[in-house]
Amino acid sequence: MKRDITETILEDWLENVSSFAYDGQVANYIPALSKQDPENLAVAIHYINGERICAGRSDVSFTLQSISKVIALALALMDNGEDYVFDRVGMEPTGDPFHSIYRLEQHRPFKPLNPMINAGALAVSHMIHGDTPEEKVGRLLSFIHEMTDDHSISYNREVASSEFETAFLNRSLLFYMKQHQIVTGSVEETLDAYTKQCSIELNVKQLARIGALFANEGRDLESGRRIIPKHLARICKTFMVTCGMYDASGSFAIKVGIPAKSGVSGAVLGSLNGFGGIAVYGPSLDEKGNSVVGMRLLELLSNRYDLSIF
Ligand SMILES: NC(=O)CC[C@H](N)C(=O)O
Repeated sequence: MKRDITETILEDWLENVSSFAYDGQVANYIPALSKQDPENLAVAIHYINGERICAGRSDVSFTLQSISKVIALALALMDNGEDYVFDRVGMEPTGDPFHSIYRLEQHRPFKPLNPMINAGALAVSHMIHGDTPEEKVGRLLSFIHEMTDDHSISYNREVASSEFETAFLNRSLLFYMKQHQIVTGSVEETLDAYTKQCSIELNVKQLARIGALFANEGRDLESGRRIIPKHLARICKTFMVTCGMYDASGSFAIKVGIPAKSGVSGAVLGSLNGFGGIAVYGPSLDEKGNSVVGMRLLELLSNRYDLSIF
């Protein structure tokens, strides 16, 4: 039974996979991320009935990085509607690394292939309503405050400016998309909003609650109040399955089968309908940019407790 996962089991299993803490490498292309401690391992499960269990360093905060792409997508869809968003960003997985520029040239009519690769996520970030980067990020933070019922969540300024100063590839993607009118206005401002969005900081407990809200079809866990329309929550979870783990999404679907999104900070967010949210953190990444410990732990949990949706 899925609910048989206890805190003691989580602790044991995290301990088991902790030997992989130094397999892989902590991201360093964003200089501030290289300061993360590979031994900061944590996991939390938030069930849709509101119960929560966690293990490891569950109070340690990390930045969302690419996990923010799912949350930003939900907000952009709520702001603009499906037609507007999907006229500008596609729905197909690429099989390429998340920062690849390669497919942008190939796809006709011109648009980034999906909202989980950087090109698509930059376009989505641009679509969030707000006249300034501060306003867009402020609205995204308010949305996260609503989802987590925690108003203390903010973004990490050091990580945001570290990425902003070094994001030459993301700037290139934006200029390319500006040429094709997918984005308009100031590239620097869109990048500013995007890097702040990626630097939103939380811990596994807060993140697991977001997963549980998606699993609860977009309704608040306690009050039942709708925060994300059901069909939009479903779209987000579908993208998690098809594109959430970058170009490892296919093997992850086969081995784990949990709709999930990872970020280069080493965090992974999972969301299972009728079950809840799972968040894992372990900064060492494999060659595709997914948390080594996170992948192992999710695979173990999924196989042992039959969590795959397939
Ligand atoms: N895969 C990721 O987590 C990438 C996010 C990161 N902020 C970037 O744009 O490069």
